[in-house]
Amino acid sequence: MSASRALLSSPHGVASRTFTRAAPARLAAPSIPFARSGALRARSAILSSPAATVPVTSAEPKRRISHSVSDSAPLAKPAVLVAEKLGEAGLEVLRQFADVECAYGMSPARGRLRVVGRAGVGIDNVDLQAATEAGCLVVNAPTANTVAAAEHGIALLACMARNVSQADAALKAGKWQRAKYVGVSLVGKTLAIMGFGKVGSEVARRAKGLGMHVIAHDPYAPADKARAIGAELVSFEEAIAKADFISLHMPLTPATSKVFNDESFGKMKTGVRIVNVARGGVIDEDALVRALDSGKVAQAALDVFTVEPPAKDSKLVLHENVTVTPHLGASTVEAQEGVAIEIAEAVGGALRGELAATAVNAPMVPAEVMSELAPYVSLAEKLGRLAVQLVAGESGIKGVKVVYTSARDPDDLDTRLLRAMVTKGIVEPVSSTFVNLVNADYTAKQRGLRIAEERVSHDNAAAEAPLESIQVRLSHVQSRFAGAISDGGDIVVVGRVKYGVPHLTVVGPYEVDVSLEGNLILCRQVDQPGMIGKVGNILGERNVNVSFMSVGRTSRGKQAIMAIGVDEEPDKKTLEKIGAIPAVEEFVFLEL
Ligand SMILES: NC(=O)C1=CN([C@@H]2O[C@H](COP(=O)(O)OP(=O)(O)OC[C@H]3O[C@@H](n4cnc5c(N)ncnc54)[C@H](O)[C@@H]3O)[C@@H](O)[C@H]2O)C=CC1
Ligand SMILES: O=C(O)C(=O)COP(=O)(O)O
Repeated sequence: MSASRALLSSPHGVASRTFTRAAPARLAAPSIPFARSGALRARSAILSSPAATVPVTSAEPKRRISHSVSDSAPLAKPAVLVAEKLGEAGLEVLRQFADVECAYGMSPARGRLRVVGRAGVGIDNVDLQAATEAGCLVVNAPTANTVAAAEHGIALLACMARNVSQADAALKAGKWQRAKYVGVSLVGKTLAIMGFGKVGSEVARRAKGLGMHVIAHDPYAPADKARAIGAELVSFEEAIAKADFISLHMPLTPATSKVFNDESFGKMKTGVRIVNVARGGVIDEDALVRALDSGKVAQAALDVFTVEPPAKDSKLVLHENVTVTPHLGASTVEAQEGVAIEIAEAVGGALRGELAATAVNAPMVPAEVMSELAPYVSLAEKLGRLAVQLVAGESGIKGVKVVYTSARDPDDLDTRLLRAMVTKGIVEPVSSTFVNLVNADYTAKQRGLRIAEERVSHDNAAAEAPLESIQVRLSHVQSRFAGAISDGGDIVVVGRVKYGVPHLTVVGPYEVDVSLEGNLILCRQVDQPGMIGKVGNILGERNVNVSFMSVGRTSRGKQAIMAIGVDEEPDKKTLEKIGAIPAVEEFVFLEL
């Protein structure tokens, strides 16, 4: 067994962090050096990988946590290095399945990582591309701090409107300034929520309770969700032009970087008030200082900054009309505990090979869909493995076609997972590349594998299963088992899930039915009595347990194939004996 490692880190002020790829080890993961120079507090990220080492370098390490895992003996627990502080509840979860070491304030570290866990929402400190290329899964904890962030947004909104922090500081300095700190009311004012995701929608809900008129801008949010909360989705221009208050809840992406700049401030109402608990980088901070100085923006309340912590002499932080907190959005006892557990469980699941619902760089599939698709995921991989083992010759595989037959509306079937698993099945048996959901598409592209997909409607309204069958077709290749070649000259295998177990149901032109467990012997022979007995005897004599056996033929007395599932791998002699049966024309042993 290979070693497992994991690393946790948190996101703030780490946009400049880079992952550098180390020379990939054979059959191994890339390595991720995780460098940080000022590790303070943080939320989490976990990396673990047997197959790759991904270097993670942090040029600007501020607050974060990292956990990493080191090599372990066969069957040993994975090792998790917690590089930044994580809640005790999360550590307890990690200790149940891993050897956990807490080492805060680490200098650059390297490890062969399988998973990076980030104990929070923002993953802007993770170089997703490097991790993806390395096949390193990145998971986050996207839900446990939502309410905390929303509550902090509301706290800042109210504090700002009523000058709470300024008045507090003045009073502590001995100044009783009632006239100076007259505030503005929230009721009846228009609040524009920019980014109507988890946090934004919770802020909207609460602002409605405060009697505010809520509008929202989010190009990707469903209008009905906004309507249900009583918020109207509008364009960016309309949102910023109509708002008395603007609250930012979008992620930091190339598209949102500095979208609040001189130009957009210019389009706002004079006297607008802005709250930011999302990411500092969505605001051009110099432009905000100018807008505050000119009075265009009356006040700002900021929890996040482009660089964290901001410079001590930051004009923005020191501005009289600005209220600041040091990235406290997720900092409640409840959220920290929730996030620690959420990320520890996500990392544990990922290390056990479960499909991660919170994967950031792999197909995101809701948990219900995932459990429904699980046997098909296994089927897809096994069909890929089978198909590639049937290939002969040097021509290489170029075109792969995957056909999904389903009674469901094609739009209801998200095939990214299945496609990734077919790729894994096709690539892994014939290469030293470690393929997972994260790097499957990338790997296919690198290897020049064109994977086409087709969905075929199967008119069976009563069908409850998400899929009737999956066909994997390798175009224009030679096979070492001629029986697997369909009429069109392609290698074709088809499978379906029966009682939750993947089955092989078609090989080339032959229908069979054999459960895809253990290993498989395919045998082509002349259709005649006694064949099953002969082969069964040979295997029995050699103590090879047959788990399934199925015969398919094109027509009586012509050719037939036998598909035999075996628990153990028969030795060479046994296979030769099968091949020596006079009616057997060809046979092949396949590992599933
Ligand atoms: N201050 C803090 O401690 C915390 C900060 N955050 C930050 O808050 C932000 C939101 O977090 P969640 O609501 O959990 O994320 P989310 O992913 O649920 O919501 C983000 C929303 O922004 C939308 N969006 C994307 N591009 C946009 C654009 N160009 N314009 C408008 N909307 C756009 C998305 O469609 C999505 O609905 C993130 O940046 C996250 O890192 C989250 C938790 C705590
Ligand atoms: O989850 C997020 O994106 C946050 O900003 C929370 O950050 P933190 O976990 O407090 O370092």
